[in-house]
Amino acid sequence: MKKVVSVEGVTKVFKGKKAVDDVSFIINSGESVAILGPNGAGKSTTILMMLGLLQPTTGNVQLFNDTPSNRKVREKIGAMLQEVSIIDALKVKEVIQLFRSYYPHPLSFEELVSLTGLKEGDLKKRADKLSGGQKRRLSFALALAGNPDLLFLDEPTVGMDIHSRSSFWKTIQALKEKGKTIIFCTHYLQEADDMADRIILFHKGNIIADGSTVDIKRKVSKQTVSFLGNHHYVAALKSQPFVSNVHIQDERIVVTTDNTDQILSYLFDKKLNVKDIRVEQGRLDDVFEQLTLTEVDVVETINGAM
Ligand SMILES: Nc1ncnc2c1ncn2[C@@H]1O[C@H](COP(=O)(O)OP(=O)(O)OP(=O)(O)O)[C@@H](O)[C@H]1O
Repeated sequence: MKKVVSVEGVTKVFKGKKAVDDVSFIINSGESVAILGPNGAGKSTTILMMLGLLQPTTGNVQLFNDTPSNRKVREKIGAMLQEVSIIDALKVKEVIQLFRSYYPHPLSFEELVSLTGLKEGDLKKRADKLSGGQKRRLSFALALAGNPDLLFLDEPTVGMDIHSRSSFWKTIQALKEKGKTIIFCTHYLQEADDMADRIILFHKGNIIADGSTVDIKRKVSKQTVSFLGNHHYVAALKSQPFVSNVHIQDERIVVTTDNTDQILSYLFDKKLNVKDIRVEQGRLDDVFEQLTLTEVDVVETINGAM
């Protein structure tokens, strides 16, 4: 695996306060990584440092084994950031052509338009006259202009309608299949669940979890098997060593476990008369909630609920 991003012991201090506190990680070629965390966790600051747009207070960032500001490195990366600052006086078509001219091997104009779903009418508009959603498309086109190997997306789908969001992720999926490395931040956990092979979870400037999406969900969240059946089965199920809890919800028997396969074997071996079996492997929302809720937050939540 080729190392594409290396973040080593990076800290960023703003006005005496640590926004990012001694974080380290490596991202390899072809990975698709979601950087998640609550507001103010340090995600955007980390992305800006990876891009070389912010300098770390201490620590070191390398892209393709070089400094992010190196021209050869910049030619291989594309970024779609939260702030869309586009050269307003130019028409959309002109901005795209200008950006293409910065790169040695740009994507064709037609390909960029088709990948990002910009319409003929949008191309003739001045960039500052675009709607929020159209601006995101243009920003996406500019990120892809140089046919990058490494793509940074900071909350890319904010302001997009459902249709645009789904076609945006289809394009990203296609880029991923071509072997591109994708790093993105999102507050839509479903997007991370659908698109990321790996999750890096930030909280208060620190990384509190880093692993494959599947592992993170498996480790932290509850897995259940639920089914319709005689409620007398509950007692026997509770006594099994691989069962951590059993309860009844909406007439269904819900078994919480570390190993859903064992529950299924048990049901079939014992030939229990059950129907409509559903297996839930845990949701990223639960993981996020469990990992990012600190003691202080818990107190606030309890107080807020009273
Ligand atoms: N330029 C800056 N000057 C001062 N403080 C900053 C600056 N940029 C970020 N911060 C602070 O650093 C912390 C981390 O901010 P950052 O934008 O990286 O968080 P985030 O995880 O991206 O949050 P969000 O999900 O809200 O975008 C916050 O406390 C923020 O107020």
